[in-house]
Amino acid sequence: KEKVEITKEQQALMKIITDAYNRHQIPQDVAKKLLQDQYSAEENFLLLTEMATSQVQVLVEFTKNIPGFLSLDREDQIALLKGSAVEAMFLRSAQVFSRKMPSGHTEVLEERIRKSGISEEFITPMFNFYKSIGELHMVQEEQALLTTVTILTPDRPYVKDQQAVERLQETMLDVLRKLCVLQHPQEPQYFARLLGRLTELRTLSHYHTEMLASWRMNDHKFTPLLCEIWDV
Ligand SMILES: O=C(c1ccccc1)c1ccc(-c2nc3ccccc3n2[C@H](C(=O)NC2CCCCC2)C2CCCCC2)cc1
Repeated sequence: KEKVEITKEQQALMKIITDAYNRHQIPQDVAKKLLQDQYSAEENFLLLTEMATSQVQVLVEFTKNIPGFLSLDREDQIALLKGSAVEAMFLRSAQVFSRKMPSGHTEVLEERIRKSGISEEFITPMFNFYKSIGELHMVQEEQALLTTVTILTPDRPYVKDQQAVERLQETMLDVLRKLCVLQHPQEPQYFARLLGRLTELRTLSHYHTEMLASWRMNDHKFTPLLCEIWDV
């Protein structure tokens, strides 16, 4: 049985990324807000655009802490952020949804999201994704590295130097693979399952423009940043 060992450098890399991931969190907790009150579709949409706008801002700050990211071509950095923002938002939403909450709270949260204004056809795939992320019981290092791997996807539109991004992503994948083996010794397929979620995430994010357009209300207003990122 091969001995898996995380090197000193990989340990340091993981600490930088995890600390940055935890530091760059949205200040206001959307789950708490949703558990407090029931909102109209309009209010929910406004809440979503506020949360998503600040999440994009913290995502930009987070990527500055990914070793090597700032050495990439400037335009490629933008292409990677633009290409991963919706996926990062769904990944963060899944982590918020899967957080341990007092009994009954998750059910209330699920109900509020189901009734938030998002159209029926997207509810099932979205919750299937949230639940499949929850079942993984990721530790925070795995969550931070999974988001980093998502950001460092070489085949995003308009990325020029894909090899440079691939090299960075491989560095992160190697640490994540070892971490999975060490954290889940009884589940040799855990790393493969984790990467399988990224495929599900890409599929879910593929519908993001339809999901936004189909919110049960007219006149969807977006912030300038979201117009940039969400292509709306
Ligand atoms: O349809 C959606 C969409 C949005 C953008 C692009 C494409 C699709 C779309 C996208 C996320 C969620 C979504 N799933 C959630 C799971 C748990 C908790 C909240 C969640 N949310 C929304 C939310 O605020 N997400 C935050 C979470 C932190 C990071 C930034 C985003 C609220 C918004 C108020 C109403 C109820 C759901 C619900 C729906």
